[in-house]
This record gives sequence, C-alpha cells and structure tokens, in this order.
Amino acid sequence: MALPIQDLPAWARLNDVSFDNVEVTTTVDKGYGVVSQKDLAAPEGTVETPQLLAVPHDLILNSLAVEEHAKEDKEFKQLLEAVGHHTADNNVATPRQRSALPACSTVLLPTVWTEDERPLLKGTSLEVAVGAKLRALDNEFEMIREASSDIPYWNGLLWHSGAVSLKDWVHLDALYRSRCLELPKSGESMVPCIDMINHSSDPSAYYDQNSDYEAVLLLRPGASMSKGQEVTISYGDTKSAAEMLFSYGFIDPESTSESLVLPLAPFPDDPLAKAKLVAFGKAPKVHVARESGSIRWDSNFAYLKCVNEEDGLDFRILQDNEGNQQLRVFWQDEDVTDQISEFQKLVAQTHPLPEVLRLRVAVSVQENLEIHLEQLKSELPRHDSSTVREECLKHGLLLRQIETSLLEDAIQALEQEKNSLLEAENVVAYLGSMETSNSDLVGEEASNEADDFS
Ligand SMILES: C[S@@+](CC[C@H](N)C(=O)[O-])C[C@H]1O[C@@H](n2cnc3c(N)ncnc32)[C@H](O)[C@@H]1O
Repeated sequence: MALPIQDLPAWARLNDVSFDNVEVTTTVDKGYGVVSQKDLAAPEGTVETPQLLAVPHDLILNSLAVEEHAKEDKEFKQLLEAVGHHTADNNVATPRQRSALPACSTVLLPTVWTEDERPLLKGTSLEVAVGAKLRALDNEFEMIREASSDIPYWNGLLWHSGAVSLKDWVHLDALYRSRCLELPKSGESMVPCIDMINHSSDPSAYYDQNSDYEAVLLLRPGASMSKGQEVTISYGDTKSAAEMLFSYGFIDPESTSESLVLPLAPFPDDPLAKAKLVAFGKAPKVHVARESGSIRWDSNFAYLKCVNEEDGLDFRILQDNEGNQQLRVFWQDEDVTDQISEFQKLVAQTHPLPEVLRLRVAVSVQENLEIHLEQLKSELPRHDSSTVREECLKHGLLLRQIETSLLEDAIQALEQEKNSLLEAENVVAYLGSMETSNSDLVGEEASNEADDFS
C-alpha cells in the first residue's frame, strides 16, 4: 500500500535518502515536483556541482534487484520461473527490505486513457501504436495468468479473487515507462525520489551515479536557482511529440523533434504483398521529419512495396542443411535478405532508373500521408469535460496540431519532389516510352477488335 506524500521526509530519513536543500511539493500542472529550499548556483565550468539528492544503491530497482528480490520472495520466484525466467543462485548482497513508497500522482499515458479519450488519437501516429501496445500488454498478461495458473498463490490473485487485473498490468507498464531512468552503472532503473523530478527544455539538474553506486541528482554546471524554483531534468530533446506523449503523457513543444512515424501497408493487389511483409519482418513504417527547416522522409518498406519482379525483385524458398525452409529476398539475383533493413539505400543505388523508382515511391508515400491527414482533419467525436480529462484533451489536441502541420508540409514537399522528378531526363524518356508502348497496345487492341467484328 502506498504512503501519503506527507510521509516522504520520514520515509527518506528511514531509507538513507538525502535531500540537500530541495523538497518535494505539489506543482500547478505536473503533479508532484521538487523545488529548491534556497538560492543555488553552479558556475559554468565547475567540475563538482552541488548535490541535490542521493539515493542509496540498494533502493535502485533494476533487473538485478528484481532477481535479488526473487531470492527472498518464494511466490515471486515461482512466478518468474513460470514465465520462463530462471534466477541464478549465486550469492548476492541481501537487498534492503522494500517498504511501501509514497504515492506518485496520476499517470496519464495514452494506454491508460479511457474509451472516450482514445478517439483523440484518431489519425495521429499514435492511433496504431497505442492499439498495438494495448494488444501486446493484453497478450503478456494472459501469458502470465496461464503460466502461473497452477501456482495456488497466483491462481488466487489472477483467477479467483480478481485482485490483479489487466488494468493493473497496463497501469504498471505506464508507471514504469514514465518513471524509468537510464543510469550509467545500473542501466534501466526506477529510482525513488529522483523519479519526482519533472522535465524542462531548460533543465537545472541532471542525474548520475557516484562511486558508491548511489543515484545522485546534481545541479548542472552554469545553472542557478532561486529559493522555491522547481528543479528539472531533461527527459530527452530528440523525442517526437508522439514519443513524449506515449512515454510520459505530455508534450513539451520546446523540446520535441519535429518528426513522426506512420504505418504503411503493401498495395492491396500486390501478389507479392505477403512475401514482402514476411521478409521485412517488422511493422512497415514511413518516417517523416523536419530537419533544419527542410522535410526529410524515408521508408525501407516503401521501396520494397514499390518494386516488383520486373525491377529485379525475387523471393525464393531455400532449404538449409537441417531441412528448415527459409524465405530469401533476391534483388537483381543477389541474396539481400540480411540487408532488408537497408533496402531503400540498396535499391536506390542499384536500380537502373533510380529517378523513376523514386517517383513511384514518392507518389505512394504521399498518398499514405494524405490518408492520415484527412483523418486528422476529420471531425472528432464530441468530447465533453465530464468524460474527457483536461490533460488528455490538451495533449491530444496538441499532438493533432503538431502532426497536421508536419503532414501538410511533408505532402507539399513531396509534391515539389514529384514535380522535379517528372522533369528528370530519365523519367521523361521512360514516360515517353510507356506512352508509345501503350498507344501500340491500344492500336493492337483496336485491330483485335476489328478482327473480332470481321
Ligand atoms: C518521473 S515523473 C515526475 C514526477 C511526477 N510529476 C509525479 O507527480 O510523480 C514523470 C511524470 O511527471 C509529469 N511531468 C513531468 N514533467 C512534465 C512537464 N514538463 N509537463 C507536464 N507534465 C510533466 C508527467 O505526468 C510524467 O509522466
């Protein structure tokens, strides 16, 4: 059970967490946060800047700590083993008995949005991503339930009493994703108290690990803070608005990269569609970004989608020494199966008419972006404040606005690219030859028809 936040100072003392001139408080719009209790400064170039927080190593929760905990907790160990994870029996330091932690504020990642809130993502790059994540969490939870159904303790919790449900699993995932840190020595970890620090595009602090493996929060060189000012860190400045919303439940337009990733599908009438999807092995996507003011797009699958046998694409089933069958991709008679994640580069360099191919891919990508833009611009279902939380509405609408603007510019950039490709010598000659062969065909058809009527 979680403790009330007022108990945090006592909990910190009991667990040797040191707060140095900072304290936890409630912020206006970000839940809890940490503020400075006095004026603080670290001149530019300072090597050892003031420490604001230190959390002992044995309170850091990472995969190793989970293993250690399993050695102390029989039921937990049984659960790990049931899902196929075996804990090594080596001797490790006994972990600190973890007492209940003070509660953190509500997590509002899109995976925990309600049925009324999720339509805000319609047409955005998160629509498919959130659906896929929820399906993956559902599968994981079912796998855990099935695998542990013979263990009386877990059978009671997951089947009979219903004390733990899929909703808890989804919530746990959201808590983990929004609070985990990448520590230099302990790797991906959750760290109590340091996980109370909010994000800013102009952060005053950063986290690190000292020689005792403690997780520490330090003032940034060059930073200064006045009493009562919020201490902030950066959650990253290269993440897109969608990534920020997906992982943290908010968007800070000051520190997001202008990019998005959209799903892509093969042409519905492509006889090679299935083979292309299997050989590609990942969810097909197109990546669009604005970098230094210009639009850039790339998609390995879009290239695979737009080439066919006449270009030199081939699929073959090969049998290895053990009799296993493998689908292999050939491009101009070379086995390129292992280069499929570089297909765009490979094909662009070796296609006999690279501009013609680029034009085909640009047309297909532009069509895909137009479909998403149309959905983004279509009217949203009615959302009233009794069923849609203010924060979800604010960040959902912000994502729609950011992605609409990027898609509009990308579609325009693709239009320009198409127009200049249409003027390329190769393309003009190719289109000319197509016209000639088409009119020959029409001529032939006409004469066939004449034959038929004769
Ligand atoms: C690591 S926790 C930080 C502590 C958190 N505010 C709490 O009350 O427990 C990360 C969460 O804080 C909130 N948050 C952090 N920085 C924010 C910001 N700049 N704007 C809005 N919410 C923010 C988001 O809900 C995010 O998922």
